Amino acid sequence: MSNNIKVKVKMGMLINGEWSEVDKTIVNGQYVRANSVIAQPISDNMIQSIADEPGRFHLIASWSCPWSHRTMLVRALKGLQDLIPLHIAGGRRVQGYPMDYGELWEVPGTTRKIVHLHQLYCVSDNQFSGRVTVPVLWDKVAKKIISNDSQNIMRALDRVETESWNVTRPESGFPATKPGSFSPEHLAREIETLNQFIYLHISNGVYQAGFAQSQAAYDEAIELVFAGLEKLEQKLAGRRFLLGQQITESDLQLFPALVRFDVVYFIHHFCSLKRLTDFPNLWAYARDIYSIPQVAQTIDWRAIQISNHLPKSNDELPIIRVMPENDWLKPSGRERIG
Ligand SMILES: N[C@@H](CCC(=O)N[C@@H](CS)C(=O)NCC(=O)O)C(=O)O
Repeated sequence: MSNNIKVKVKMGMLINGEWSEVDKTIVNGQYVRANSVIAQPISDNMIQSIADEPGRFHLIASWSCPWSHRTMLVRALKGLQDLIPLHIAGGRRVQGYPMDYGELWEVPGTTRKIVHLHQLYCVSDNQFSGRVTVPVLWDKVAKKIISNDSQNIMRALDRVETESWNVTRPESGFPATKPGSFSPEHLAREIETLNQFIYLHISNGVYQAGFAQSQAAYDEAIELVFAGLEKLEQKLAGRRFLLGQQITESDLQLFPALVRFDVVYFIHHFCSLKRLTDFPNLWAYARDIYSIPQVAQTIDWRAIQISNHLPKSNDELPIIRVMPENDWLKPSGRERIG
């Protein structure tokens, strides 16, 4: 196939600090996710400062975004809400994500008021080139984006040491008693392998299906997604969480995709061979994680649903398609699994 670039979902990006409507995400019919640009691991000093200087670091995230959701989960489960304020990017996309639903939003640590997320990237670096994505960890003292990589942000938040661990249900498999407990040293290799599997088959796979511009690219993506779900379904037959009795980073990377599967990926990304509720183990596992009180606080169902229905102009009203309701509150019964 020639270099035939056809773009269905135009996203736009920054080039040398200027917003441009070019879209470089589709290559030969296939969606190619750009790597995070500000992706160096967050230093130990910085992690220490998160604990020592409440309110210095701000998390900018979107309710609809699964990558943001991962970081919101760690923030909530670790009880870091008072240390790291949360700001929501969301609303109708005009030049990418708006901040605060298109209202003027003051950049923490400055008097600058902005409308678009890309303006925050330019406050950080006025020559920034790359995709303008959420989540973002913002340092109001340095007036810089510390990271726009969800995995690095998750890891940094997991390692923050505070005295106020927010453990309300230790029996929930939620081991937040020590820094780094979502990726314990002895499981590091398995977590890395599993994270890559989840990314390839599920978290990124669903985007490859949804954004595919050719039958071949779509077929390949669907195969990846459902082979991945089947494998995870089997894995969860004999164990409560992906790596045993304790929730790890891998569970927190998978969960946001499961939350969105039936209401977003099944309908809008054409991942319609099966629903989440057709996988008994995965569905019960997702409800088990959902039953931890802090987890439900990280989900805004309406924002997740509406994000794919946002109209192009202010005068149109979105028409929201409905699905049979999934009963997320039904007890999972998985505490008994060893
Ligand atoms: N590598 C990033 C990916 C984040 C990402 O793709 N976020 C989406 C929202 S769900 C986004 O901001 N997309 C805008 C774009 O690509 O222009 C991460 O893991 O943090």
